[in-house]
Amino acid sequence: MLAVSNLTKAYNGRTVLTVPALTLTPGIHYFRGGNGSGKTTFFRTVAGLLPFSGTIILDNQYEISKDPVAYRMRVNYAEAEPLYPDFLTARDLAGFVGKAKQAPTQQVNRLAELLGVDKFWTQTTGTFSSGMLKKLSLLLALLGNPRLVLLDEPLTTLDVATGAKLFDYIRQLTTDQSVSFLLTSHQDVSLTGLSITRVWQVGDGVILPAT
Ligand SMILES: Nc1ncnc2c1ncn2[C@@H]1O[C@H](COP(=O)(O)OP(=O)(O)OP(=O)(O)O)[C@@H](O)[C@H]1O
Repeated sequence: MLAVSNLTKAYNGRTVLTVPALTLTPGIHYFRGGNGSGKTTFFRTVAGLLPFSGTIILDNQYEISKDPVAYRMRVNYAEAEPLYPDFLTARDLAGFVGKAKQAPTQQVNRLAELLGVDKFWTQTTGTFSSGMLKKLSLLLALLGNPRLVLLDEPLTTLDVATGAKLFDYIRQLTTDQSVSFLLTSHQDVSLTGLSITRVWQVGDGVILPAT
């Protein structure tokens, strides 16, 4: 599903992540590691948000640098700590991202209802609690027809009832539509009830299969 090779990511000349070769099979992959180990850097790089050196190919077809538009249409990402321009509403952002991701008709409304974002649909994000921001970011990451969705700390600040709905929906997407997911969490990932395809350990600037 995702093939990473010769990846090096540096900030201001300091290399924080080196991934010589990593192949992720379809399914749900859990990346764990301590603070500052490189999980968010890896996710943001795979999401196409950070410059890096190396190659990332989705589904043997879409190379992140050569086919950036086709790649990004298929890879969605929810930040660990989402931040949006504070004058925009949930409806503004969902409308904008839904259009960019060519979201099917009614998908935005269905997801807003599922995640409870409909309850603060026309409120500006500057007035949101951290859980409301999290719900909105998860909604945005599920729009369109992604092949791969990266969820950085989806459990943080999310209420238990919404978490259960989210993880049911993820289970449905993986089984019915073969969508793959990459997750990070400092919390017990078994709380999601998802069957994890593979666990990866991020540390010392490298990513290795967890033992
Ligand atoms: N914008 C940045 N500029 C410079 N260094 C950065 C930047 N972002 C992250 N780093 C560094 O990269 C390394 C990895 O950070 P990253 O945010 O990827 O870790 P993480 O595993 O997601 O941590 P956490 O679990 O605390 O969220 C850290 O040493 C951090 O200081």
